[in-house]
Amino acid sequence: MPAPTPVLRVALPVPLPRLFDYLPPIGLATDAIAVGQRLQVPFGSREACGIVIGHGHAEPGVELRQALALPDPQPLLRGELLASLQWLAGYLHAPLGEVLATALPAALRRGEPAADTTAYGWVLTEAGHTALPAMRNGKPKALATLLASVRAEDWLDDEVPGWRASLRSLRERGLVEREKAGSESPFPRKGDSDPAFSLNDEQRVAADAVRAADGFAAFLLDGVTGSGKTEVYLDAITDCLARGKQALVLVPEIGLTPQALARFRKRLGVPVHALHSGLNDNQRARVWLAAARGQARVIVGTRSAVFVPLPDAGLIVVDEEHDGSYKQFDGIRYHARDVAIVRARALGVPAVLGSATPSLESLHNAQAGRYVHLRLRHRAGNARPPHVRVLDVRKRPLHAGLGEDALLAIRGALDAGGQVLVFRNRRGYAPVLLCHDCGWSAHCPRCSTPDKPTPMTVHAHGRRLQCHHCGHRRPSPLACPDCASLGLQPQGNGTERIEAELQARFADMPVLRIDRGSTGHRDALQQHFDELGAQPGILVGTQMLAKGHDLPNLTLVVVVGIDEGLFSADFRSSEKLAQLLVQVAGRAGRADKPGTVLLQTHHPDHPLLQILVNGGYHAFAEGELELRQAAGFPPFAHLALLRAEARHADPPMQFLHVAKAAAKDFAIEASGPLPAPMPRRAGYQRAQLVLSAAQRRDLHVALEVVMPALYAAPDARKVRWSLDVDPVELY
Ligand SMILES: Nc1ncnc2c1ncn2[C@@H]1O[C@H](COP(=O)(O)OP(=O)(O)OP(=O)(O)O)[C@@H](O)[C@H]1O
Ligand SMILES: [Zn+2]
Repeated sequence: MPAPTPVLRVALPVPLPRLFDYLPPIGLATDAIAVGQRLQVPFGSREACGIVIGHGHAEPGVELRQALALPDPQPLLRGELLASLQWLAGYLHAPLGEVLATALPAALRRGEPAADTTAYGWVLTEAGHTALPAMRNGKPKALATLLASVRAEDWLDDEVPGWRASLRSLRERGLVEREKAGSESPFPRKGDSDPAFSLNDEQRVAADAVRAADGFAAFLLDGVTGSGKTEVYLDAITDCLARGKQALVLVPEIGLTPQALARFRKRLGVPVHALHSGLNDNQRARVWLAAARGQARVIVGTRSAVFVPLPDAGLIVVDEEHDGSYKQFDGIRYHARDVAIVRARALGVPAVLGSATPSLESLHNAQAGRYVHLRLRHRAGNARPPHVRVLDVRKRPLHAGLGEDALLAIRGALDAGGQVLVFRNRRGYAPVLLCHDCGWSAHCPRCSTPDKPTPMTVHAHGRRLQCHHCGHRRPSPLACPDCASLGLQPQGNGTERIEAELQARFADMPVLRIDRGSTGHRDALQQHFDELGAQPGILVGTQMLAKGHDLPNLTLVVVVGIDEGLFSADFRSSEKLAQLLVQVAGRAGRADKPGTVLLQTHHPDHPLLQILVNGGYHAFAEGELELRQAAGFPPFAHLALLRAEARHADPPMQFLHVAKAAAKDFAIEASGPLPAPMPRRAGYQRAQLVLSAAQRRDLHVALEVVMPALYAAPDARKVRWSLDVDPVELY
């Protein structure tokens, strides 16, 4: 019998829960190729880039294909990161190849070569030092002055606009030379540091606890808005750098503004590598690789940055750990906060989760002793907690949703030289377009909920309609399609309409609207803030405005139109609303001037508002945890949500029945299959099955059996389906 053929086991980014065997590329032996290396292979009629996971022997009778190329001399994924990703694939019951592809930056995932990431700097030559005193004033001289000591190119990119043009003339005269940074000694960012605050007592206790951690420990830094959590992170990062280690900081999508980055850069004195959706693929790949090579010492990034390699790891921070943007909502549905904890444990380093409104999961973990609970109960510096008042607007006249008390308060705050934030979590001009004569209203032709069709939101001052569920758009009709009346009226208020109302009433003041419609990307948000500066003015916006921002002159926050949120059905909706309200309230009075928060409502006695106003977030959270426990919801139960959709309603239901049948012998509960809370979206009929277990282990034991049954189900190809482990929302 001939000896079995050695093969490479490869994970490919395809939605199949298996590895694929390949022969090595021509001229290479299997054992010359290491686990974690990328491998370019033929797959069907196309090419794919996979990751080698192991070595094995060909199974008899299986036709083998030869790999095409080995893009890198070294493994790209290795050690802890590869092991954590393998664990994650198991936990999410997702194909390993897809998980690995999610972790890699797009350029590397596509098989592009791994770029050089050596950092360079510029410094004066001997001749430069000699020439400097006699140089004429101007940009080249200013640059030459800076280059008296070496400056990194990335520092110059950040701090000296147009430096490359000035450099050219210095270089032609032989006054400067380029220098390479060693991987262990990145160029210091001297001369631009901000002095640290001296930490207050609460901050000191928290910072010392983190510094004292020896190996893995998870900390919940539970500090009220404006308590100076960032200072505690900075202290921990400084300590981590002093020990020669790398630090990873995760921030919410909207939190990574140039302002926030500048704060880190100024304080840490080393290059801070940002990783977010505003970068192009090449930039993202370079940061990832610089981390892998130990050149990047501090990485600050959004969700997917949780997958950067950390060969010298020392610390992982998750800021605003409750934030919804940490959960990926399609493809590989990971939660970056949870992955951060898993990695910190595997790396043997401390993890710090910070928030003023911790998720109930994290609070529960702290109460159970799994996380060290660090509290900051007071605002830092001279700032006092904002004064919160509920405004009952029943039977009161409203102007674009604003009551007269609120308008008076806005006028008062502006007259006193302060800034005002008007918060309304609804984009567009109005949520509904209604015919005043016959009752017709505009709804989306592609979406619906059980009791009614989905209204389309009015945009562009009434000229356009848009569905916020599927994105469908069309011009507003000029007359009612049912009765031909011209009496079409926008009903209710979105941020656009509130902006228009405030512009009319406060014509002498800047009124800036901040929502996804007006502010597509992070720099635009910062530009809005810069435009306003410290002068009096009004910001109108959605939840984009709610968190993380530090506007010292903001003295009044008005919250309008929260009432629909009070009666939402999802088990997490109260938690999310409470977090949103506390975060948005926390924007007021963050510096020396006191802040006021007005909550306008038709339900002043609603228990959620009462407990938040009188007891604060922690009182709310305690009550909510009791409700969750009584109802058997997370964090007291563990859920997995199977979703399926198709053009017709039957195949998704049949498919989910297969799952339910496969799950029946296990210690888990299956609810459904049922039509999804929004049973039709973008023309697809949607159904879901919720699997729930009191013990996490039981859920996973069941999924081990359910998932193979689903891949094998005859209906699997007729539906689009997905599994969401630890779903954040049940729709
Ligand atoms: N020890 C300190 N002394 C004086 N001022 C401080 C101190 N620590 C922080 N501050 C200031 O207090 C303000 C709030 O700090 P920071 O933004 O870190 O708060 P936070 O806890 O992250 O708040 P939030 O959760 O609301 O975003 C900042 O302007 C910061 O400069
Ligand atoms: Zn729609």
